[in-house]
Amino acid sequence: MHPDSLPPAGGAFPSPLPAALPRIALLGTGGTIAASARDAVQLHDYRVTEGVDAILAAVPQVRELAEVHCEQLMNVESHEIDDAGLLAIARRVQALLDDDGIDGVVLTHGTDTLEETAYFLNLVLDSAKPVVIVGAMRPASALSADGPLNLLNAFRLATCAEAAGKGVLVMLNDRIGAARHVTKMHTTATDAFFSVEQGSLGEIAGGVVHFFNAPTRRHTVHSEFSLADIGELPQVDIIFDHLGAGTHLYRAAIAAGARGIVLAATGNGSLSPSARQGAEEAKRHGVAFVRASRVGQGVVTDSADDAVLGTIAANSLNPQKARLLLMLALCVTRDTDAIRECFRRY
Ligand SMILES: NC(=O)CC[C@H](N)C(=O)O
Repeated sequence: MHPDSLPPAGGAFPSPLPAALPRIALLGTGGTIAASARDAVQLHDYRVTEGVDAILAAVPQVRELAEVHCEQLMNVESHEIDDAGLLAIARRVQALLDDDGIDGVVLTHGTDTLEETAYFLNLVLDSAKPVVIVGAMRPASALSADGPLNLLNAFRLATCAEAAGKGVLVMLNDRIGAARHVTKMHTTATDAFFSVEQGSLGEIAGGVVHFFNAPTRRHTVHSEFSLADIGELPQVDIIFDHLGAGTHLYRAAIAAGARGIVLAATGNGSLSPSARQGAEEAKRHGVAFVRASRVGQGVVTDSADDAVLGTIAANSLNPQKARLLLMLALCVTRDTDAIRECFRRY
C-alpha cells in the first residue's frame, strides 16, 4: 500500500459527509393499508384505524431511504372518496411537488378506487418528480399483511431516479403499474392489480427497482389538463348496459344535471336499444356520451354510428377511467371531436 493511502496515525480517514437523503412526502388517505381487524386471521372485515404516522412507524427501514414529511389528508376507505376529495388530494400533491424541498410523493390509498385517483393525478399533475400510490389488500393487523413491504417498495420506487418522468406509478405486490393501464382485477388476492394491455412497467426484486417498460400515453408535464382550470368537476355518470336494460337511468342522469355519460357497454362498445335511445336523448340535451366496455380488455373501436349519435369511443380506458378523462375534457371543451381526440391521446 502506498504510504499516502494509509490512515493517519492513530485514526481512520475522516468519514465523508453522509449524502443527503431524498425528501419524500408521505400522504395518507386511508384504505386497507391503514386498517385493522379484530384478530390476525380476520382478513376482510376491518376498519380504517391507523394514521399515516403509524403506517410509517411500522416500517423503520423507510427512514434509511428518505427523509419523510408525513401528512394525513383524510382517513377513509377509498370507495368513500368523492370528486371534491379527489380534487383536494390532487391539489395537495401538486403543492408538494411545487415545493423545492420535496423530491417525490408517496400516497397511501384504499385499493377500490386507487386506479381512479392514480389516473386522475396522472392527467393533472404538472411535475416530473416521482409520485407513487400504494395500498394493501390485507389490513395492518393481518397475518402476512402486505402493506409494510408495499410501503417500503413505494419508497424504493419514489427514491429511484428512473421513476421520474414516468407519470403516476402504482406499487402493490412488488409490481410497478402505470396509472393509465393498471386496474384492480381481484376482490381479495394480494396480486389484485394488473395492467392487461401493457404489462407492468417493472418490478422490485432483491430490493432493487427494475423498469422494463415506459408509459406511451401522455401524462403529467405533457398533459393539457391543469388543476388551475378546474373549479369543480362536472357531473359524469356511468351507466352499465346489459341484456334487458331500460332507458330510465339515462333520463335520470340527464335530469340530475349530468354533462357526460359513460356507458359500460357490452362487447366492443355496442349499444342496446335502450342505450341507443339514451345516446339520442343525451345528444338532444348536449350531454357528452362515451362508449367504454364492460369487458375489461381491448380497445373500443370507432363506429359509423358515432357520427350519427355523437358518441365517443373510449379507446381502451375502462369505464371508471373514461369517466375521469371525460370530466377533465369537459372542463376545457364541449366539442365532440376535441373530446374524441382526448380519448386517442390519453
Ligand atoms: N384493499 C383495499 O384497500 C380495499 C379496502 C377499501 N374498500 C378501500 O378501497 O379503501
